[in-house]
Amino acid sequence: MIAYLGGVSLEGGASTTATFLHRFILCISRHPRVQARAQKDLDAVVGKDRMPQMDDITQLPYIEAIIKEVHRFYTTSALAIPHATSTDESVEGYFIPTGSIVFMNIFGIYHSEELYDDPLVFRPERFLESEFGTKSGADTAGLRGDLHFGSGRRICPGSHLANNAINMNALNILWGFDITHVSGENEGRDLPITPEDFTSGMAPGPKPFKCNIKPRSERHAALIRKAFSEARSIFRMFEHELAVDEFISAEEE
Ligand code: HEM
Repeated sequence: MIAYLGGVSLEGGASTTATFLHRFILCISRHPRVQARAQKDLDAVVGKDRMPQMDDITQLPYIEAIIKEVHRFYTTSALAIPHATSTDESVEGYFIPTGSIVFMNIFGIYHSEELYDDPLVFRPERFLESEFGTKSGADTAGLRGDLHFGSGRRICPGSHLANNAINMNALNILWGFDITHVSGENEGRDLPITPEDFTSGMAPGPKPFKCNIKPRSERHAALIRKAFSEARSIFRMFEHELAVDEFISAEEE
């Protein structure tokens, strides 16, 4: 049972968080204006003498807005996991008998023109303008800020872990690196959104794309190397067969 629970958590947690970060990096690489605003906030709150910590996110509403917009724009699990009705139900005149398979169309809700202005435009600012990023006058009854984790009794049990991992990664990536689209063009206009642009599965990620990722300065790079070195013993437990040691020994020379 313990192995089963561990396996389910690993399965449910690894690809979802990883593909979210792929989508996050894709969005950032195509939106230099968004990246610049996030880094300006990070410089004011965190500065350049330390790396971000978990609590910093509470003082960085624009970065929270970016994360929410990536969840909305690139819904991780478009239809969640199929549910089934345990009783006869009636919704807006439709009879749904016991045992019907029901999908939650999260992508549909997150891209509804009734709820969002320009839903196919990536614009984190919408989440600073209203609680759910919705347009003025939208009927938000029943809407939640975390629909991307599903609904009801089978809602994602890993949402808190996922939020912590995503927040920490987003803070570190934006604090430490400049990410640019390789062509340097098409700002904000070419985020792929059709299914053909994505891998298949429950949590599709973007197909391989090119971008440049460079430390923002030698000062940032030095602090990242130091943090990496300090985490060495933890990495060792999990990644002893990977090339981490080569990186560290090169670092120590
Ligand atoms: C970006 C991160 C994640 C997203 C967007 C996400 C999203 C979802 C969604 C939409 C569902 C289906 C809920 C429903 O049908 O109502 C789900 C289920 C599930 N998730 Fe996540 N998830 C994420 C991360 C994680 C993590 C980190 C873990 C565990 C460590 C996890 C474990 C699970 C499990 C075990 C289920 C099945 C729950 C059940 O059927 O009772 N997820 N997730």
